[in-house]
Amino acid sequence: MPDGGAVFRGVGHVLGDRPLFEDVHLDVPPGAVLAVLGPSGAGKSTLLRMAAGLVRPTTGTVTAPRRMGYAFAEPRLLPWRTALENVVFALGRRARQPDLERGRSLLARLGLAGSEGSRPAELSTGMRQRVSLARALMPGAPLLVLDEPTSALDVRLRAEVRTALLELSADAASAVLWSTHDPYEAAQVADEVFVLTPAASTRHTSVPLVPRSLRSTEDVDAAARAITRCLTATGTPSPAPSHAGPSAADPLGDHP
Ligand SMILES: Nc1ncnc2c1ncn2[C@@H]1O[C@H](COP(=O)(O)OP(=O)(O)OP(=O)(O)O)[C@@H](O)[C@H]1O
Repeated sequence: MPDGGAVFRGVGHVLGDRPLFEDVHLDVPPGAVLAVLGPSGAGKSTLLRMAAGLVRPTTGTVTAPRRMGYAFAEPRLLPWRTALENVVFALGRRARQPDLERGRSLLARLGLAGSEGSRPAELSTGMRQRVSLARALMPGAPLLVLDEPTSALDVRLRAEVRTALLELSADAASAVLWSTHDPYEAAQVADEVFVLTPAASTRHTSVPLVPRSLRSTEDVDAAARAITRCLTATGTPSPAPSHAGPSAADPLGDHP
């Protein structure tokens, strides 16, 4: 395995006698963002957990670096520690002054300047989610796993946090696994999109994207529509359209 990145080879998972997904092949190299989408219960979190070794695949192999930052779908903060203490806790050692400064800077970057000394019970749900994201970013690890990282945020914060996550993970050249229910978010942040398709099928598909550095607003809209079609299809993948049409890629109704 190269230093960084995650590789899935022929990965499948069976729950009881029900296959959740099968034959998943993915490469997430250092610096790349893979967005994972699918309806509730399709197995997004399961797939992410496999990268951390928290779930063993029924078939196939997952190779990932040992050092990683992981933001679970629920924040899982230590209630007796402050926001800053929760963030630096990710280092697994006694925090030194530069660690505290980095922790403060990450919290500030995620809009939490001034909340460093607050305990989780004193924070809103969205604030707790951002503390958990700062904790995942703290080690600057080669792999960053983000399970629905903006689900508890309002529209403005979602946009800001997305940008911060992309910049901070790029600084560390992390490979990023990012699950979301939002096709528009995936179309914005991802280098590759992986869709676990609806329940009765174990199919999955990738959605082609224009390279992120060249992606226009119209490309984002078009990709989001293609992702939405994959999510609502009965299993047949749709290619990404090459041009923008009327915007229909806003299932949450919260994008401009
Ligand atoms: N610890 C577990 N034991 C048994 N089944 C589990 C466990 N965790 C998840 N599952 C089952 O695995 C399936 C996939 O769950 P998973 O959380 O991966 O889906 P998801 O796509 O992330 O869903 P959501 O969008 O609702 O978060 C579901 O049917 C769920 O009930």
